[in-house]
Amino acid sequence: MAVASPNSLRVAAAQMTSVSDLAANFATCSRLVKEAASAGAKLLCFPEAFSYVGTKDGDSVSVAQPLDGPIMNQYCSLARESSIWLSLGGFQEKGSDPTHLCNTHVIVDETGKIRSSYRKIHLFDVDVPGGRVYKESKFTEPGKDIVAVDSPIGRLGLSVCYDLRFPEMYQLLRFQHEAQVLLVPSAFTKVTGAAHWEILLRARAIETQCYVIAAAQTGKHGDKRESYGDTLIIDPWGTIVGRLPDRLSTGIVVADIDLSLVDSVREKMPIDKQRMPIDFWKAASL
Ligand SMILES: O=C(O)CNC(=O)[C@H](CS)NC(=O)CCC(=O)C(=O)O
Repeated sequence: MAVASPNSLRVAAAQMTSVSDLAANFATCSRLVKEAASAGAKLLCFPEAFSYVGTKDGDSVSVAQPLDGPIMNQYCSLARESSIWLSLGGFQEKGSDPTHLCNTHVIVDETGKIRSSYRKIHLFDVDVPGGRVYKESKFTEPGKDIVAVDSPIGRLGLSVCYDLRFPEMYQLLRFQHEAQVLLVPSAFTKVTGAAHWEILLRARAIETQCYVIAAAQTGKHGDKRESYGDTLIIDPWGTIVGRLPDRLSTGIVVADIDLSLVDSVREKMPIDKQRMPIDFWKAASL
């Protein structure tokens, strides 16, 4: 078993190709949890839609369950059995009416208890150039709250996939909610991922001076959908410290997080003190 050095906190991020079969995806996740635990990771992050990817738009509404339902309970047991924290990004949570779900990022601790959950705020209603048209809002209700939560690897700022394109949310996670590690579980499209994925993630890490952990779906989910992959772990200076390239399908990548690097980057480049208050910009734009 690998042993992490004394100051560092070992984390893992998973890459997988989820399909429209809850049991098959659970078996994959279960294997990856065991791998991460034996590598000494304290937290394993899964990608958006880890437990289910439908074959057509809106399919996932039919598998939506509340957070205290049997599917999430199973994943909580995995955390408890391997004594590891889990980031379960993009769970199909039952919505407030039968035609909608919430795309919910759930944080489970090593005893299997749900510590926090965040509902995706920015929905992917996009006509992908050279790709297809997505309309996530047709079957998803957006969240309203920004969420950060303490964990053994620092204060986690929660988000999901398309949120990545809206930097003001990450500014709030860093400067109002004091996040140290940003989690961005994703299922990026092949086209947009190739153009934007790495550069957006590194930009978020640099401008917030946070670690970023971005677990990704990869490969073909049936014959309609294909995800970009390239799971990344990035440090607060913007350096990539862990990567699972797109050509590698299912697996985990492990990295050691050092929170003193967060402190030293922030101390040497004190953007928290140098940035202008929102009132300055309101006046400046008159
Ligand atoms: O619905 C599911 O099964 C899982 N969810 C997704 O695939 C979501 C909503 S359709 N995808 C994205 O947000 C892609 C973002 C993206 O690719 C970009 O910002 O470029």
